[in-house]
Amino acid sequence: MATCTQRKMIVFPSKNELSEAMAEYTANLSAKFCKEKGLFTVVLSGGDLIDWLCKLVQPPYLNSIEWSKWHVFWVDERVCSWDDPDSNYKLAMDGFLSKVPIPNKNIYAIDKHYAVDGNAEHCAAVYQECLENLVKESIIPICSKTQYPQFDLQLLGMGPDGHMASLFPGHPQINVRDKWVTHITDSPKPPPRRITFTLPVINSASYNLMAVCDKEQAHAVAEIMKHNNMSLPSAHLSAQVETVWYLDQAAASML
Ligand SMILES: O=C(O)[C@H](O)[C@@H](O)[C@H](O)[C@H](O)COP(=O)(O)O
Repeated sequence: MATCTQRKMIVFPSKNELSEAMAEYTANLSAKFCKEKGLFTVVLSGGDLIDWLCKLVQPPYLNSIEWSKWHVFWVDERVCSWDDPDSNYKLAMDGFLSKVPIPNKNIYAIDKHYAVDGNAEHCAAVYQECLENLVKESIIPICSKTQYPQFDLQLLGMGPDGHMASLFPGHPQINVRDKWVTHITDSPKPPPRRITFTLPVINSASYNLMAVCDKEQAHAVAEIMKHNNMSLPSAHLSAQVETVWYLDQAAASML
């Protein structure tokens, strides 16, 4: 897929500064979209990212963000119960969402019952149906350029193998274009069963922020930034308005 926007990269001295900047970036976009459209659609991933969102639940953001206008989604989710330690929903709830007044009805988790059944394909179809309904309700627009749903901001992380969401190198999900949400049953990162947005949906977002810390990711960061190694799924990340990579020193150490 062609890169729609230039990739911007900022290296921060530490995770703390990266966290600060991520909170400011998110808060600014929240203010912009709440003013323009009366709501803000935010897509979360799992992993360490949730820890780095800690600044958002502190002053000045805690009381200045219009939380009631947020609509929250997951770019990928593990197919397990909501209270399973593997659940990205649980991770975000415990570390972030339970601390801010976002209406429960605006938090779009994987279907509770189907997730327990463990049928990843069905969970993906049901999550896509949820998105389709929100398109009908005009909560999520369709991107006029790509014809896929267009979220305002996605906050993403990357694994040491260069995966983003649950799009893993050497796995076919990266090529899926006829769905908005697909599934995987043999994820190399446990747990094996997951659902994930497809690449065209990820790249239809207005803003994509990829946050990467630690030296385990340094090699993949260098492969993408220096060698444009397109076998790594994260190398395909783009956005309709802006794609930013926030790195700490360790993640940038091989650049
Ligand atoms: O469900 C997941 O596993 C995540 O959504 C995943 O895509 C994550 O963002 C990266 O693997 C980075 O994870 P870490 O921040 O834990 O390295």
